[in-house]
Amino acid sequence: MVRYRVRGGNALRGTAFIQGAKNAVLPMIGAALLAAKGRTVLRNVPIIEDVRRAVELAESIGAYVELHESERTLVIDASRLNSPVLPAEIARRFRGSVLFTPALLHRLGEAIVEGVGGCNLGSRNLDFHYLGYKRLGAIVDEGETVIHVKASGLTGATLYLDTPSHTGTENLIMAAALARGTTVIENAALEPEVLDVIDMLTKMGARISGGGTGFITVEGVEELHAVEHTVMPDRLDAGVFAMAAAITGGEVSLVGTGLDLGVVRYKLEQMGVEFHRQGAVLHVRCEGPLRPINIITDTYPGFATDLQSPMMTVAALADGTSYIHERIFDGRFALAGELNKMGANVEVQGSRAVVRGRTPLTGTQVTAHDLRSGIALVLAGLAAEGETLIDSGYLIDRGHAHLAARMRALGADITREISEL
Ligand SMILES: CC(=O)N[C@H]1[C@@H](OP(=O)(O)OP(=O)(O)OC[C@H]2O[C@@H](n3ccc(=O)[nH]c3=O)[C@H](O)[C@@H]2O)O[C@H](CO)[C@@H](O)[C@@H]1O
Ligand SMILES: C=C(OP(=O)(O)O)C(=O)O
Repeated sequence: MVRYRVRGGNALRGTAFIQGAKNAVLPMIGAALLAAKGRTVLRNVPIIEDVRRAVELAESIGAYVELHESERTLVIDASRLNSPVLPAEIARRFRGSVLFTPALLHRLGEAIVEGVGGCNLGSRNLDFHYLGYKRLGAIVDEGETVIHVKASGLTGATLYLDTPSHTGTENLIMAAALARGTTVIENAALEPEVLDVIDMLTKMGARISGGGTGFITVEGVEELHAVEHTVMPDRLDAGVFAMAAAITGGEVSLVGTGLDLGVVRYKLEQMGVEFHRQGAVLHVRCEGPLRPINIITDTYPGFATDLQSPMMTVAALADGTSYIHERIFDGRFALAGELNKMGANVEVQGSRAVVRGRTPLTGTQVTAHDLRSGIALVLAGLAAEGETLIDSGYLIDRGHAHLAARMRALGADITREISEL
């Protein structure tokens, strides 16, 4: 069992190195499996547990994979895929497993999905994925636990997503990339990670237009080839380090962000956090007290739901009442109870939370219920008095690489411990 131990009170100062994006690298591993020949190289790979699971899953279906950890590089050779089964014991441990289906359909004519994991956030449907495959000509047999998708060649069609699903858009683009003819995906996701995946697929030979507009057109091609691609920075990791600087009254330079933090930056600025970009480096600091905030989560370019929990911790440390409206997932407030154990005053009413700050936080034993509630508790621990123990730390490791080491380099008192169950 992985546990994080945090002793609060230190202001974070120094340079934080931002990892590559989890939500870009996972679909890219899925995309690499579409190439029937050659070796794909992915650079700036975050060394997180979800990537380790993706490597195991790729190997289980016959891919040859090298994970060079210190070089943050993956080499993937998918020329010998030999099994359509995404086995439950690996696939149920992370959400990204769903992104292997298009490659199996194209390469082996079927995919047997024994389960899909990911954070427990309430309902996480996959109907857009399966309806889309059906529209492209696949047969989808949805059993109680196992889903069997079969296709002897897909054909382009017009697809519509009720809401712009992130992995749904990526999966349907990958399915369409090697289909016969033209596919149009309406109400497609606009997230930067989706655009990075489109960039990689385009290098591989795919013909995709309209990325970032909500209407994507894919002209199917005969084959895709192996390429080298550098994974974009993780804007969620960057957001967390910016918040860590803010709540400890510190000053941190973010290296490797490459992109603007968008609405997260504006919201933190409204709270009193200062940002200053110097070329490729983004400086973050906060001296005065934090002001309260209202946030409404939304698909890009709205406020990312994955930063809603970390922001709840920041709100608990602000002087006044903050309001949070979660619009993407129907069960993403598991943090509230844990934060209240530390002295926060968070009241949840359906999809809304009211955070009454500032209440002093005191370290205690708490549990990560999902990746982002886990990292939000790490933030709370950094600002709390005394020692905070965060159980189920594996969930944090799913999405943040070398977290304790990167925070210790900034002066945080944090250790990652492994104990017997
Ligand atoms: C690996 C990965 O990239 N994970 C991200 C991805 O998850 P993921 O791609 O699973 O999230 P989606 O965008 O698909 O889901 C958003 C909402 O749409 C609903 N929905 C989705 C698909 C579908 O077929 N039917 C349906 O109803 C879901 O129940 C959910 O309420 O986007 C989420 C929303 O930004 C992020 O929190 C996750 O970090
Ligand atoms: C919800 C998340 O991830 P996943 O979709 O991989 O469960 C997340 O990264 O916060």
